[in-house]
Amino acid sequence: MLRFAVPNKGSLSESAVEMLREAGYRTRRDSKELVVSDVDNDVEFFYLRPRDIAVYVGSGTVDAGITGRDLLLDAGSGAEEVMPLGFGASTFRYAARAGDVTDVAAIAGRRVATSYPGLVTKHLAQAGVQADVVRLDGAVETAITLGVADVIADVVETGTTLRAQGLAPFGEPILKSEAVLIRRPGTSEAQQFEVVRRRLVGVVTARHYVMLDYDCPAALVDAACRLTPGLESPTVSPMHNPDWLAVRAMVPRAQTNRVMDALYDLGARAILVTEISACRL
Ligand SMILES: Nc1ncnc2c1ncn2[C@@H]1O[C@H](COP(=O)(O)OP(=O)(O)OP(=O)(O)O)[C@@H](O)[C@H]1O
Ligand SMILES: O=P(O)(O)OC[C@H]1O[C@H](OP(=O)(O)OP(=O)(O)O)[C@H](O)[C@@H]1O
Ligand SMILES: [Mg+2]
Repeated sequence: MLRFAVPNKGSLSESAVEMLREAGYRTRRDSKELVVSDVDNDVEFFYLRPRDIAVYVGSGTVDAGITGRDLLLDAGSGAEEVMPLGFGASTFRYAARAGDVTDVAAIAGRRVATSYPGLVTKHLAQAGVQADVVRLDGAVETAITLGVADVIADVVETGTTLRAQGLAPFGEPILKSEAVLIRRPGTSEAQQFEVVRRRLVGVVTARHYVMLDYDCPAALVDAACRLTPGLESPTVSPMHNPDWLAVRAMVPRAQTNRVMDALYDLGARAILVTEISACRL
């Protein structure tokens, strides 16, 4: 059986579980369930702290899993990112009292509080900056108020937490993070892993695209197909009225309304959008 780690708590947990459910896997019924055997699919799911997942996968204790890119890099384990999963997006940034520290070089000689010491130590070394890294478990924004640090390095999603503490981010983001699928290179369960990967690609793609159907005057079908090229090629079917054709194509969700407007302007009618609930490409 493939051993697969799933975040049991925190920002990534609910979306990760939802994604696995959409991919057709058994998920836990309540939050106290820590191991779920999906015998039909030959996968055993371990619900673990997201911070620990990269460590388990890197050591080979479990074969693969879902965690944040920032947590993967912080762990510095042998696990590798296979693909981004399109949820749990955040940036990882330095911040300080507005105006106190305004670029990375100015961190030299100061104290930096973070829950991601691996990531920060590596980043400071790459920047050639010597500073004291203070490791905290959470609520690091308060470390400056409490006088434990001059600078923090933390996850920023909306920026609300920073603002509430009177802090401002500075420098380029250290990292853009999101939930990622990770694996141990050379895992012995390569075939089962490939099935999980393909299913997750299916879910990510299904979320990224919608299905567009429309009726098109036959004379305009080439122009319409240029607007909706689909993946391989759009499906064009005859209609009862020979002057019209029915066209069906996948369209990136973000472009749906723009494409519908352009099709309508061209002369297409009965333009319908439907959700794709699963796919294999
Ligand atoms: N608003 C957010 N706050 C914290 N982590 C976030 C946020 N949005 C996305 N993430 C990602 O979630 C992962 C951290 O999850 P983790 O469960 O360790 O912390 P958490 O979500 O802060 O939960 P908690 O602190 O309650 O345990 C990281 O990969 C981080 O980038
Ligand atoms: O930019 P924002 O939208 O404000 O989100 C980022 C904040 O959320 C997380 O904290 P969390 O609430 O998980 O507490 P923690 O620091 O104890 O982990 C994270 O550590 C930041 O503090
Ligand atoms: Mg947190």
